Amino acid sequence: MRPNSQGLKHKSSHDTEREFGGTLGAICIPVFLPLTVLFLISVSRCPEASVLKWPPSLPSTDHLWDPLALMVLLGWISLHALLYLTPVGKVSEGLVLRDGTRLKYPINGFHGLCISGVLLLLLVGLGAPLGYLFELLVPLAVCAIAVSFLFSVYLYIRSFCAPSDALALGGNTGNPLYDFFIGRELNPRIGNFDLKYFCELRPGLIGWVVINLGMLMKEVELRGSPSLAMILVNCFQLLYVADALWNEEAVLTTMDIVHDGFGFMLVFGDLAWVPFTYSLQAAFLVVHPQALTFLGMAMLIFFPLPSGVGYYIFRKSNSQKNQFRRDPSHPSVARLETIATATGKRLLVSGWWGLVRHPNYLGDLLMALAWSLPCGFSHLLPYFYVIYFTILLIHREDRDERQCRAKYGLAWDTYCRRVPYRIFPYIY
Ligand SMILES: NC(=O)C1=CN([C@@H]2O[C@H](COP(=O)(O)OP(=O)(O)OC[C@H]3O[C@@H](n4cnc5c(N)ncnc54)[C@H](OP(=O)(O)O)[C@@H]3O)[C@@H](O)[C@H]2O)C=CC1
Ligand SMILES: CC(C)=CCC[C@@H](C)[C@H]1CC=C2C3=C(CC[C@@]21C)[C@@]1(C)CC[C@H](O)C(C)(C)[C@@H]1CC3
Repeated sequence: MRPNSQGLKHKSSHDTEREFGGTLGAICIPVFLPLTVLFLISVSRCPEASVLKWPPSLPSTDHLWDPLALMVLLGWISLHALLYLTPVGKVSEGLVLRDGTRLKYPINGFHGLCISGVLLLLLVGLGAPLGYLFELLVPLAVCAIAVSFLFSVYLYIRSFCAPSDALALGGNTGNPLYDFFIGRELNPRIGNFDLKYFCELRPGLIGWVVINLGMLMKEVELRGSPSLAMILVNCFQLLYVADALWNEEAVLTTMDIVHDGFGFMLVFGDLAWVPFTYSLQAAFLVVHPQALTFLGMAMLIFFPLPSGVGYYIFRKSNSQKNQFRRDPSHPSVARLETIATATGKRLLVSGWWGLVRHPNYLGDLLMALAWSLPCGFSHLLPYFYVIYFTILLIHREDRDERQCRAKYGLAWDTYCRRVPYRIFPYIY
């Protein structure tokens, strides 16, 4: 054990527990998840197919590759890299690193969203067939998967030139497969360009709303106007993405930025998984129009409720923790009850973080459920997101719990006794 600049003790990277099933997970996940993306897209566009069909349908090989898809993808990533470098908006500091320094990050993601929105509207105005994204979805996903693999190899190789303080604590086990998967370097940068922060919020997240819009345009091409279900799915998911970019600074205190290395899992998650699986509801609606039955209408009326409540809990709790970690004396958090930890940091035990130990996950899950409801109950596919997300967040909560127990020891146990439920009050 060696003390860091704040006097805290960290385990050396080589002793850290392996996550995601260790080496086996690191071999299976990069094979299985890209196939899952392609499988889900093909299910979403097959009118009769059932998710439970065996053998599963995968796109035929002649539909996998289209040079236009590669051009669109690289053009999109380059546009966002340029927008990232544009000197607009403020520059914010991340949390203190192990060497005592803080990195600087541009807070201009929302500008990026607005500018790409204007560019897209111009393109549509000029007659660009945005609905063609529906046909291009599979080759685009294939290119995003290929780019994720290549980029992760680059990140793995360059991590050997990084100083040891710049390595993530969990990603330096010496097992090449596992380290490639989990990520060795914490904040890989080219000059001031932070690769992890860039990928987390820009090309994939904004790409998701563009794909949604493409699906809406495809519906217009096919049926003359967009359906209510499609409009609702587009609006709420756009709100989620716009919110993430409006509150971009808050991402600097999330687990991914503070703790996790940048390896295949996050690269693939950011560039391929988010845009192509989070847009499945919109893709599904293109081929499975929802007739407005009585139940459907009741759902659509009910729809904004879990969505709005979920959004409120998600936003308020994330902002409260972010504000508290940045400035505990700020009037909005100064009066909340806290407990001290041996590290000098305090833990909130009242307010949102006194309700359950992860109120932000609770809000996010409520929103996820709400997004599926407009797609009806005829098919399991629109519910894929909420099922996957529940598993992801329960697993993530468990990882965070272990990290917090290692960081805060007895104080964390006290917190758990004061706030016994993890995500769902009185249930879990
Ligand atoms: N849409 C998607 O696909 C996904 C969305 N998300 C969302 O991202 C958001 C961020 O999630 P994530 O990064 O997982 O985790 P959190 O933002 O919840 O961060 C967890 C950290 O918060 C700090 N913390 C925990 N409890 C307390 C407390 N009582 N008082 C003060 N600080 C506390 C600890 O860090 P420390 O004490 O070191 O500051 C802990 O490690 C969530 O809203 C989640 O729903 C996440 C994953 C996927
Ligand atoms: C199955 C697989 C490959 C999982 C990788 C996990 C990633 C998909 C997610 C890990 C954390 C994420 C976050 C967001 C998107 C999904 C990933 C990358 C996020 C950017 C979504 C918008 C939110 O407002 C957020 C900024 C809080 C959030 C941060 C975490």
